[in-house]
Amino acid sequence: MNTGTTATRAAEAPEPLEVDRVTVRFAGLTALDDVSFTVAPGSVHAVIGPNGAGKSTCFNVLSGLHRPASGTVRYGRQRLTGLAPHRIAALGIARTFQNIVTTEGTVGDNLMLGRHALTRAGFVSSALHLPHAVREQRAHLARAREIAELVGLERHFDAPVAMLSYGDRKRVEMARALCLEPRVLLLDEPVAGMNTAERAEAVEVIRTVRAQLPLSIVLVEHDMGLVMRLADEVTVLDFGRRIAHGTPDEVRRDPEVLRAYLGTGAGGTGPATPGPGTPGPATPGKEAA
Ligand SMILES: Nc1ncnc2c1ncn2[C@@H]1O[C@H](COP(=O)(O)OP(=O)(O)OP(=O)(O)O)[C@@H](O)[C@H]1O
Repeated sequence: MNTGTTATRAAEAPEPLEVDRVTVRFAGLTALDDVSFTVAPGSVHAVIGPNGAGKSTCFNVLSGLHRPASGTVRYGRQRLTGLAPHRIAALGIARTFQNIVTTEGTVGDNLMLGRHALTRAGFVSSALHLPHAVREQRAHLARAREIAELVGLERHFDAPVAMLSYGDRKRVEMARALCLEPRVLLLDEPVAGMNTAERAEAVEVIRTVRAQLPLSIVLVEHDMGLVMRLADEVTVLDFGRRIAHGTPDEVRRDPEVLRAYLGTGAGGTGPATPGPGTPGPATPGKEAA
């Protein structure tokens, strides 16, 4: 990698991402209530919970879309709370979105958009094709191709995104986020809407990314099979509160978690099913096919 910012970040190991006593309120509703957890460097950390538990709100706090009423989020020593989303992204925290799937341009165009924040040459030098701008552009293109290869999109690099399958378009989303050279990758329901084969491939892609790149991954996902197979640690939310935390094995046996998902036992107030459009097992004790 030849670009300054990229080269600098490539040398950095991920740091802990610390969510400390975060509360988010919408009018009268407390969407997140004093929630804390830490994403260990290099780990895969899943945030799960029934519908309305606060998972998306949590992601929106991490990426700067929501400002909490109280509590802080830190990446290493850097406080993220209160920073605009583009500042948080520039610090190496990149996210994908659950429902936004790119349809414009080629795969390469989209990946180069992901490189934009790392581009140092200004608009004028790029437009005038000045030598340093051309060199930088070439380096970005080469890196975008490497990332396409990492996620299995290399043969589609010059293809219009609109021609790709849904599963491949979701890969483009992930690859675009990876083009930022993130130290933390936030994946919002990475397999939502995918068929079984696409989901199995997505699991492999996430494993490859984790093995090959120096980053931590935080994912929100309803597919419990995926969570159980990929996550090192799981934080479980219900009605905005953290009800459990631990390894996949620990949380799948936790009575509070079973109660929240199945609505059984004391209280029995938790929603029983995962979100709409999210095929796959609902309960944390079951694996996806
Ligand atoms: N912008 C908003 N304004 C008002 N209420 C909101 C807003 N965003 C979320 N909420 C509410 O906050 C609570 C938590 O929502 P959130 O979307 O974070 O849950 P979730 O766990 O992601 O749910 P799902 O699995 O259904 O996506 C819900 O009661 C939701 O209706």
